[in-house]
Amino acid sequence: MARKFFVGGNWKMNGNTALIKSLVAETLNTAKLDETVEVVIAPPAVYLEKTRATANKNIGVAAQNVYYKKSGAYTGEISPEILKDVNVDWVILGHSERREYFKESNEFVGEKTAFALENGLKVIPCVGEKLEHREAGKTMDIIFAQLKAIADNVKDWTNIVIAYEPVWAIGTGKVATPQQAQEVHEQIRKWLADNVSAEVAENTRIIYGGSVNASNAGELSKEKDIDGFLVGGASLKPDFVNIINARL
Ligand SMILES: O=C(CO)COP(=O)(O)O
Repeated sequence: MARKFFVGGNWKMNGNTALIKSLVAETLNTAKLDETVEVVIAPPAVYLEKTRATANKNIGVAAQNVYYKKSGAYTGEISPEILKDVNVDWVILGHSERREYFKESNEFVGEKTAFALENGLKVIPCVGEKLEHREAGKTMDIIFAQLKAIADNVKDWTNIVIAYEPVWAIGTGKVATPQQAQEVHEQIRKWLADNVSAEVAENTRIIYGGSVNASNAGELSKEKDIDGFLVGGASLKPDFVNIINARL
């Protein structure tokens, strides 16, 4: 089975109603988008409903986080059920910014991933090393520990898209070279084959994130284990269309 190329736009804590109009209604909805690409955009939580109502049906919408309880006294949190109630069917989990600023552990990310999947969401769990890990030769140890916490909790991998985001490449303009990214993606796929199953390794999309833009997306997309991108800064601009269409 060929893996469908995936391009996600993570707006992080950016955007407003004006951006939903200019970027979603006037740009993404009207542009000719590569039909072989699955496109998902992730605005801040309060804009999910409006984004979902605005975007064409072929564009998916993702939350940037979700909690692992069905409902209850968890002030400030959002459940999978609430997301589904507003027709949001994707969620990004374990982004490095959440791991860093909100102290999310590997285990917490693994448990939230499993709960979100079991409650009907599709999940983009993020993994990735910091510069100090890479320089110490620990890149894959860090990533395998992050993957293991996911694999320990998840039973069905059908609705997972793994995002590899080296922390040193996020928002820095320092993109991983296609070879650096490919090398990690290949090892993630091998880890899945060895620790989950050959089928999951073959079918799971592994996308790259970290300073992706319209100029570097084409080269990165040629690598055999790079199945798409998770784009931050450049997903807030009309150039996002050119990233989606980078393989045309
Ligand atoms: O963190 C990212 C996407 O989740 C990447 O961000 P940038 O594309 O801004 O580097």
